[in-house]
Amino acid sequence: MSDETQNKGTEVTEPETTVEALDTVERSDSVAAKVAEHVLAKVEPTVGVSKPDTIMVVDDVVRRFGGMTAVDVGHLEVQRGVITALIGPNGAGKTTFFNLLTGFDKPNQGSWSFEGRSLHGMSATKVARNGMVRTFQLTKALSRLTVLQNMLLAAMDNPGENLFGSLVRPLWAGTEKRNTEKALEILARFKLDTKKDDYAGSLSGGQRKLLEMARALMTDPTMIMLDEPMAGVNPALVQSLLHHIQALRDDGMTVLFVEHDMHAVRHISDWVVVMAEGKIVAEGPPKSVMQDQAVIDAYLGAHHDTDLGDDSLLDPAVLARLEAEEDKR
Ligand SMILES: Nc1ncnc2c1ncn2[C@@H]1O[C@H](COP(=O)(O)OP(=O)(O)OP(=O)(O)O)[C@@H](O)[C@H]1O
Repeated sequence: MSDETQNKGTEVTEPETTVEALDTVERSDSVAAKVAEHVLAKVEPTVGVSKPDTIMVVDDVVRRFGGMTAVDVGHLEVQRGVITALIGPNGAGKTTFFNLLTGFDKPNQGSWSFEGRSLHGMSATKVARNGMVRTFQLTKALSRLTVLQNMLLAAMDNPGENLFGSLVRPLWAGTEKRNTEKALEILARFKLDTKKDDYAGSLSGGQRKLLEMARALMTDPTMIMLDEPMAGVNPALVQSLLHHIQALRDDGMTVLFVEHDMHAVRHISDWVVVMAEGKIVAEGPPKSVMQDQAVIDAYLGAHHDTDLGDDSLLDPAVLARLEAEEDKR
């Protein structure tokens, strides 16, 4: 039985649903959170708006699959040191866009830069070496390795991964010792140190997500990209996961995460970018984005049963419209 399952039921206050869990997540009151809020409050919430300190800039990125345009992003700037959520209904193009930015897919046209350096045509490994790293779901192969082995494999300077390195054993041994110390430190941060010798495949859904994040930190990234970090996570671990994401920002990293559930983003993100049908249709602080007509239309158009999040964040006119739509069905 997983820890999550064991915990369930023993605490009366434990959330039953992810939404319930999210409702109790408090926004970090760290200096970084306050600075992010203060700086972004001065940015106009309009698509393509300039940011005061950009870490990534995207221009005219288009990706087509046959006759279908999956991504068509004109201009996007990502602010350094804040948590940006990339949201949108199913099929909006989020994953495709994410794969393009991280070098896992190639666009038909467009350019984008990270820290002022063009990433066009750069391999995923090179993108990671430049300080932008994405999390990966645990593959079957990685599930058969222990938690610690997963961490060591993620270390960028692990010469044991290549033949030459394994031949110069004394050099490798020194690096491995340093990497092991680093891995154990990071695992302790995620409360996974006691699981270091367990097979990664034996971890619960939430613990896997934490390991994915922990692995990414082995490369000391400047920017960390998370793909649906809350997907498949037990409500009992959602709060802890969100606290960890905020802690990344509080430690000075830039975070960009993809999510389709609005509930998940409003509590922790500093800035929200909304995609629909391949295009960015809105961007702004979570509160204003949820009241944006284009966002409501995008979600309603794609998914009539989508819950937009906390009703109290919607103004009465929007609520009345949603109720009218509901009545019509
Ligand atoms: N390799 C591919 N070949 C053909 N079509 C694709 C491919 N990858 C994505 N698409 C299409 O591109 C569109 C955008 O898909 P994408 O997965 O990027 O959306 P998404 O916003 O991430 O959706 P979800 O939230 O469901 O993951 C969809 O219509 C999808 O079917």
